Amino acid sequence: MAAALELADLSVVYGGSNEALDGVSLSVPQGGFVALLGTNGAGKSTTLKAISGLLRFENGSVRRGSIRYMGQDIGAMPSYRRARLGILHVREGRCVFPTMTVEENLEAALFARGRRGPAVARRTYDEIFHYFPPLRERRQSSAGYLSGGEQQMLAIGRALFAQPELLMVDEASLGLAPKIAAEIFTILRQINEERGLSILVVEQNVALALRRADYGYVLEAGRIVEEGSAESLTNRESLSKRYLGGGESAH
Ligand SMILES: Nc1ncnc2c1ncn2[C@@H]1O[C@H](COP(=O)(O)OP(=O)(O)OP(=O)(O)O)[C@@H](O)[C@H]1O
Repeated sequence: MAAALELADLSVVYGGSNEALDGVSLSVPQGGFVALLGTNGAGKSTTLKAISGLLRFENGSVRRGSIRYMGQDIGAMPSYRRARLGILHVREGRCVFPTMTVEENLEAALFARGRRGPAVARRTYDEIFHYFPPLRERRQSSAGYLSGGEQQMLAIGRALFAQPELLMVDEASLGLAPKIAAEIFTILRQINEERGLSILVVEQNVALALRRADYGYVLEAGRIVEEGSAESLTNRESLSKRYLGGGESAH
């Protein structure tokens, strides 16, 4: 399958010298579901910020390598233009507007694709509520009063409302009960299959992500150290020992 996104030899620094990524190469096929895995500080969020263009707001910059989306080099493009191309980034921490209602939060997403950008047919609320039924009952509630799981659903639903072509989700499971986190990953998979949407998730919960993704990359200290199909990674001994609770240390 052709690549929607391709990173080649990407190196990123913060503040001019603090290296966070060192030669990262990865690709997300069109309609693929890819997981970027690793522990705290490995560089996962930095990778997503480099792709969406948010790096420059944190004094980060690409030192080497390229970021191509649908064959086009987007590395120098401002973040709003990347969003207009359909690259939407759900940042870590359930970023919703707490004083706005669920519906108002969804509407806010339309700005991401730009009023003067390519004509984007609006998603209806019903399309979003189809994937996230709890939001339907809370549609007039302030987002600040939603549960953690509902806020994460709203953050993802809002990105979906803007008709993304590549959806990137940073740590969807963070701070959520295992059952809710699993539910969110099931929904992401459903969206991927039904909409043909390309998805790149960043996740510390390796087992959870590999249950739903097609392919995974493992990042350590800014470098990709393992990659493979979700099935092969799940069965790989090196990974099982470090991330999946297998191996001698788990006994
Ligand atoms: N805004 C920033 N300014 C300076 N250094 C940063 C900044 N953001 C991240 N870093 C550094 O870059 C490295 C990678 O961080 P990053 O947040 O990408 O890791 P991560 O894998 O997403 O971890 P986490 O799960 O904790 O978010 C770390 O050493 C971190 O301290």
